[in-house]
Amino acid sequence: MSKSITAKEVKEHATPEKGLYIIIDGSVYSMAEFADEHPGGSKILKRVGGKDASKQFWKYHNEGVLKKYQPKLKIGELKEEAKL
Ligand code: HEM
Repeated sequence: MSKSITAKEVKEHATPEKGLYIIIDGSVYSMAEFADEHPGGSKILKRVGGKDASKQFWKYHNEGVLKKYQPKLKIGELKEEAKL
């Protein structure tokens, strides 16, 4: 089973030093290792560190990109939390 990660944890890992976590469609990715290799640049990834970047991701990539990199970059699933 995939690790369950809270939105708070994602926020706490917003910088490359802390793992540069981002959310895409409910999955959490650690972009720290990949940021310098990212064809779109590291700057744009740092801007979405700690956040849900689904909208930005789908603007520039297709499903194939996600499938290819998922095994390397995905670290878990965003934990569903009750919205009070
Ligand atoms: C799991 C996360 C991501 C992976 C694996 C990834 C991977 C890639 C790859 C492989 C490319 C080269 C083009 C292609 O093959 O389609 C690319 C381009 C690009 N990416 Fe990402 N990316 C990720 C997240 C993001 C996010 C969150 C943003 C925006 C905030 C972003 C912005 C861009 C941009 C602007 C380009 C250049 C597009 C162009 O020149 O046409 N990427 N990315």
